Amino acid sequence: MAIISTSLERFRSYHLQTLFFLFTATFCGFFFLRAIYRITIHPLVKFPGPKIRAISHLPHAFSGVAGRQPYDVRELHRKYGPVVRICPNQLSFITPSAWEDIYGHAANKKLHKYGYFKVRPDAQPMLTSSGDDHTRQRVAFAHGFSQRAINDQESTLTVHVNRLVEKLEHEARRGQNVDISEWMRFIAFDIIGDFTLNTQFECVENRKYHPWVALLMNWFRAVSFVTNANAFGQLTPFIMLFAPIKHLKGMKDHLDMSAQKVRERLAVGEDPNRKDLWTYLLRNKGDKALSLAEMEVNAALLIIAATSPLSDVLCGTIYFLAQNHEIRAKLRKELEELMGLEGRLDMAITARSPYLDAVIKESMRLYAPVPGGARRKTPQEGHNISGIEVPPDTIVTVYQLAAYTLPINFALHDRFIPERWLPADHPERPKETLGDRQDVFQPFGVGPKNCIGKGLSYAEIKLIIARFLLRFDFELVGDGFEIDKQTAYLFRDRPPLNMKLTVVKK
Ligand code: HEM
Repeated sequence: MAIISTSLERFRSYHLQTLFFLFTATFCGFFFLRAIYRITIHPLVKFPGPKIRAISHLPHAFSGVAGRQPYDVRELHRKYGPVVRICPNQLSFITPSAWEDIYGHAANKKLHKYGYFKVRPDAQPMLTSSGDDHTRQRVAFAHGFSQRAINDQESTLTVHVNRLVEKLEHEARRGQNVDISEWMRFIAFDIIGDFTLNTQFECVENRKYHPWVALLMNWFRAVSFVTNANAFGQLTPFIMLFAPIKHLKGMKDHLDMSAQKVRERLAVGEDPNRKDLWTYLLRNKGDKALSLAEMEVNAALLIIAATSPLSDVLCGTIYFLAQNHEIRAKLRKELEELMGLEGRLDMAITARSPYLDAVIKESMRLYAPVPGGARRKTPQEGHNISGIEVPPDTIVTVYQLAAYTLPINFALHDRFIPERWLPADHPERPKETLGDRQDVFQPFGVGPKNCIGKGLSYAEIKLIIARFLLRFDFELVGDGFEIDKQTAYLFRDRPPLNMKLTVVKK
């Protein structure tokens, strides 16, 4: 009996070993053959890039988790040129024409957004919707972002900017160092909270994040984790075990609180005292109107889409101005001259300053607020991008950080030279920069799904920077803000930007 049982045991263990061996061999064989396929006959073999990236998604995914993706993609472009295979099925382009070919009006009918996830089961916001739904929402919101609507916002914006200047004056007089990174986040949330949700976060007033804002900032980080986890393919479920679930759940709270605020705003109807985003949105009737769920989800998503890039540009611009005293003096002079004529500093004045425009563009070039790229997927018939036939089902992207900071597109690429944005015949335009490929610079995207907040952003950034510059002298304290060492996930993860402020005598 004992002999039979031992033989059975041996047989079972032998069988298990064989099964294990077969399983491992099949598994390894599959990956081996797939790797061979991906570097020999895969439709993307003709595109340059490292073999390891053609074989596996892992290098790109790890780079994403480490917050280094845009920088790593830049190094790939530096080595392999303007088109690189960065993943087995993904290409990155940094050619000017790629913008129109991937995101432009004609391309929009064929290439679909890739990698966005559904925020709410019953309604999608503009940012993640496509087709007719996207067009209807975009049209409905268009008036709320028009120049007229931006002008209507000026008095509200001025109240926020006045408060910022007043609070910073107070900090300056106390002789304390100021973390500009934090203050620019405060003002961005205050302004956008007021604009999209009629809510006073009062971060500037209270010199700290409103709990709602703190929740959102944790969510930004959590959602970057999910985006990167998705890139691990079959390993995604395992990676998701480490997801910061608590912070991901914050989205539900954000959606609920935003929905509540929208309902409160809608109950007021057309506010006779103030024209805001909702004043315009509510004028859409019948087929053109948005459902309640769409309004709620858009309000929630607008805050997310707007605050981070806005505060990055403010922060980046102040950082470069702090490093470049001559440029700062020149900009101040131009603003004072414009102000002198009118005796005031408002959005109309700041819109007329070419040098302010140039300084902000150059800051966005070197410190791109959206350092990665929006992904699109090519259609079944394939698609021509920058004169190259790209096969079907390929993920294509323009990585902004790479496109703006390599010599292939910009001369003296790592230097802060606002004059490169002045007209070609301007006497101060450096001649080395005449060959710059300026049309690759599209921080707000291109085509029917570009940033609806572009005009509003420029107006706000210009006013805030001009007011800050005319009121303060500022010096960097320490070198903790080194741009290339910063991590970048969905948006940038900025460290503190400590400065010493001095109030300029009026
Ligand atoms: C410097 C500030 C900003 C930058 C650099 C920026 C950048 C961008 C980019 C690149 C896109 C395109 C994304 C894609 O193609 O998938 C986008 C879309 C969008 N942005 Fe902005 N953005 C900024 C500020 C704002 C502001 C202030 C708002 C609103 C208050 C806003 C609202 C939106 C919305 C709603 C979309 C989606 C548009 C659509 O799908 O039709 N953004 N933004």
